[in-house]
Amino acid sequence: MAEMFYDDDADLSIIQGRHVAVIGYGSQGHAHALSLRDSGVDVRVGLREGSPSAAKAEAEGLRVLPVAQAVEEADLIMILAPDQAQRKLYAEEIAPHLVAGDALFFAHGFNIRFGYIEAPEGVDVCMVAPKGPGHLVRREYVDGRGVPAIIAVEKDETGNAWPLALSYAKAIGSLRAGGIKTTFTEETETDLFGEQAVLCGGASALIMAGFETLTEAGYQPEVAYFECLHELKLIVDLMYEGGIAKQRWSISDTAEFGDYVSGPRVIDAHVKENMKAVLADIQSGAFAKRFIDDQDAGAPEFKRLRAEGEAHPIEATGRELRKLMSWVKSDDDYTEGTAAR
Ligand SMILES: NC(=O)C1=CN([C@@H]2O[C@H](COP(=O)(O)OP(=O)(O)OC[C@H]3O[C@@H](n4cnc5c(N)ncnc54)[C@H](OP(=O)(O)O)[C@@H]3O)[C@@H](O)[C@H]2O)C=CC1
Ligand SMILES: CC[C@](O)(C(C)=O)C(=O)O
Ligand SMILES: [Mg+2]
Ligand SMILES: [Mg+2]
Repeated sequence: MAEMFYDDDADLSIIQGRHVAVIGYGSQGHAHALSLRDSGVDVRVGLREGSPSAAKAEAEGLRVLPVAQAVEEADLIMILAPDQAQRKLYAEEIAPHLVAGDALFFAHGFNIRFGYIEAPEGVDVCMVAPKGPGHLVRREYVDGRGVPAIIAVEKDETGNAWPLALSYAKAIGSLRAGGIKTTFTEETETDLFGEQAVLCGGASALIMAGFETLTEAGYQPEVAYFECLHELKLIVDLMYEGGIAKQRWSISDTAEFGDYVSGPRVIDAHVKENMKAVLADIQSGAFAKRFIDDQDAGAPEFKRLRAEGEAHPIEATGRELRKLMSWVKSDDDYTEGTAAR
């Protein structure tokens, strides 16, 4: 049984007594920095020279400093730059300014698990990994709710790392929903597997295959979009509220019978074999090496795949249909059609 933690299990005053540097002000960075600030924590944001994120952080009243200076001032450093940037950033701007008693925090264990970052003696290494996108982490906090997090301590040099990690998780609202004790290895491997096989890779591929099957058979792309993408959110909302069973309760008996007989025809034994191969590549470090090698070479594979994804016909169809649904809009700074910039 997982060890679970809620608001009453954490002491907010611990994090309120620390000086926090949030490095990066993107999806997770803005959510952590703003919610820590709103929870009464002393927080500054560390950004590189000329960072376009600086104006956004400053507009929220946050103090922005060069990364090295933010680390020097702080005694808890949360690294929320992209995983592929962390190794260099850590070596050049963070490590030289760490002192014994500091704590190094992550929202994902990638760089520790695959050995790209090694913390010095005397420095605690912790993780608070929200199980959701950063923009939702902030939105839920503001609405008085929270996104659950999984929490780990890799190195407890001070003897106080665990209550500190719990206190941090409480300050970003995660313990309103629940925190689970984990390890850097479990978080890294399950997070990569989830996003590749199910949440992002699996779901995107399933949607595109469904859309292609219908449009190639001559059905209208708009109908295929509603059927394979738009309605998926409504179906997943029911699963979120009451599991797969609630979804099956709400849909027609026809749909429920089709779920049982055709679901396993689509997601058959081969799919599970493929999932096992994906997991093996994660566990062996092969995926991490492919990602980092590509990034180090200027990300040619990543950029090509991103451009191909954005050019898929489902995106153009969806853009037009969403214009007619005024309530389907994002309240963050995402602009449609700019992902493959
Ligand atoms: N995205 C998510 O929802 C989730 C992310 N995580 C983890 O959180 C961490 C952060 O991810 P995410 O929020 O997606 O990151 P983002 O890609 O959103 O981070 C962008 C921010 O990092 C800064 N940045 C980019 N490159 C550098 C660099 N070389 N040096 C310094 N700053 C840089 C950017 O500043 P600039 O303006 O200068 O470009 C910007 O402020 C990762 O470990 C990720 O795995 C965990 C759970 C969910
Ligand atoms: C599902 C993708 C994620 O793991 C997340 C939002 O939790 C990420 O790395 O962004
Ligand atoms: Mg995740
Ligand atoms: Mg992830």
